[in-house]
Amino acid sequence: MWNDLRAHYETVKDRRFETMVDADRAADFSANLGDLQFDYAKTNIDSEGRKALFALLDQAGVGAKRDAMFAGQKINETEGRAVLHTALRNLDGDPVIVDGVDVMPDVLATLERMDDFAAAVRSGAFQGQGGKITDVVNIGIGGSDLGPAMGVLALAPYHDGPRCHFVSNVDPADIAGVLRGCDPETTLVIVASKTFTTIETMTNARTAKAWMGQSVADPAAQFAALSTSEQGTADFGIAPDRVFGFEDWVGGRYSMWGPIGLSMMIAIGPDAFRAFLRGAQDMDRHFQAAAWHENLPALLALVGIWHNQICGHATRAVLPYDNNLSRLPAYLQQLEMESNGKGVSMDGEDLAVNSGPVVWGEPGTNGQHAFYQLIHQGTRVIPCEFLVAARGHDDDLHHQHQLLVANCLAQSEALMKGRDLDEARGKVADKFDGAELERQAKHRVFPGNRPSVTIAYPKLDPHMLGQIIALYEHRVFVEGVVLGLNSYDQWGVELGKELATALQPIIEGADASGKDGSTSGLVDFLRSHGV
Ligand SMILES: O=P(O)(O)OC[C@H]1O[C@](O)(CO)[C@@H](O)[C@@H]1O
Repeated sequence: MWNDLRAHYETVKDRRFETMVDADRAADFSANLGDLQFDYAKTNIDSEGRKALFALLDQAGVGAKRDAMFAGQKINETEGRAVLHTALRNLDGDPVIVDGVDVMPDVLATLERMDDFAAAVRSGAFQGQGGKITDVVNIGIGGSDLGPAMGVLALAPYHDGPRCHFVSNVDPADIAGVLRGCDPETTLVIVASKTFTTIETMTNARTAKAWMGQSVADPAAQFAALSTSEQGTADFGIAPDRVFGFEDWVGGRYSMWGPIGLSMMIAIGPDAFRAFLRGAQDMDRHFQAAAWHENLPALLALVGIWHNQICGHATRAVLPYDNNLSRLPAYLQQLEMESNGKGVSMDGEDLAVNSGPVVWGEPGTNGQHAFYQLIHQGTRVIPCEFLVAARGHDDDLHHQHQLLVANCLAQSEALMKGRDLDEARGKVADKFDGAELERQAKHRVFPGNRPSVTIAYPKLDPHMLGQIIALYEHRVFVEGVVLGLNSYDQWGVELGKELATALQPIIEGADASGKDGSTSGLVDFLRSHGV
């Protein structure tokens, strides 16, 4: 199957796909869920290639594995866990059974507790020791940070609760900078950690508690916790009524829909948060029911597989022409690279194909004035993923939004069409001639034939954000199943954690002689400068 696809790629790779992009192809190579539109016409995937890609889905058993995931089966085989972030947005409460027990009553009860607490913080019914909460500081890292941080920024136009800050890095500069701007008497600290053992988070949480303890009589009273660890949160001194628990079947990078989303709920309010969940639930249903040629997560995954595993393009740029999505690339880096950045199959064999791609990006139009040079004229092809809204949130500045949209569409057009040597000559023929004209023209050639996809929607509201994030989650699932790996463990983060623990005493002064020459040399250098 992979070989068939590679062979097919050889037959299409030099074809100028701009010649294929007529209205029929645009209609055929696009799909939608309501008013969320996905266009993949500007790629060199043709009908035959697409058919072969659909065959990959069937060969890998994506449909059956999808159903197993939604049904609560333990598809995270290396950790023996179900994968049920979808239960967190199953607002209608249809039963989801894990180990013979319906998890939905607990999920919905926790959501209601979150609603009540968020409403109390927003209204002032829950107070700090100096009065109404003005600032919320979420302390967490990875999935306990990136989701809510991305979401709060994405929904900034809907933010009508207290200010929200996110502290993740163990670098003291992070927490010191945030706490400097907060009043301990009116700040709520949320410690977000699935395990409640993550060293960065626990270190920052202790720092925050000490900071608060200098000003208020009962610092723990202004702390809440989001965790699977009842013991850990109790040991930290946080009262059970401010602990919001979840189960081990919620992966860290898939957790913003439940308690880990509390800061977001406090920012935008329970109703808007539920609209966000509803958007995700709509995407879940679409993913479960739509045929492959209409199924947005499947299509997005297959286009990615085509570009990475078949064409060999190792990275993908995510380019939101929506400034409020400026943390989306960072969020997707964890979602996609921690999920599908693996070299071993579910069965413990070496992976037969490349793992998932490097994901990176920045919002447009900023990126245009930074790295797009390489995207247009560099020697490597970088498939691009544009996101664009028809409307922004500032109607009086709509003409400015139109300029943003024009830039977005111009970029995908430029990547596809490029500019040949003749046209490039025409651009400078009035300034140069002879050999200099040839030289100057060559610099102005754009190879074109560079693929991109576009995700377009009316406006980035909570419901739409929910749809988009769930779309990306399911894309990861499909890609993981097709590649034959486990998207839901993350053993690759462990070694560095172990070595950091072992190095800490050395940094604090213990003997470094057992370390390799480079590491002990760096320890010596840093010691000589006061580490
Ligand atoms: O929520 P926790 O348990 O503090 O973990 C934080 C992050 O650390 C990781 O385990 C990786 O180090 C992520 O998967 C997770 O999102």
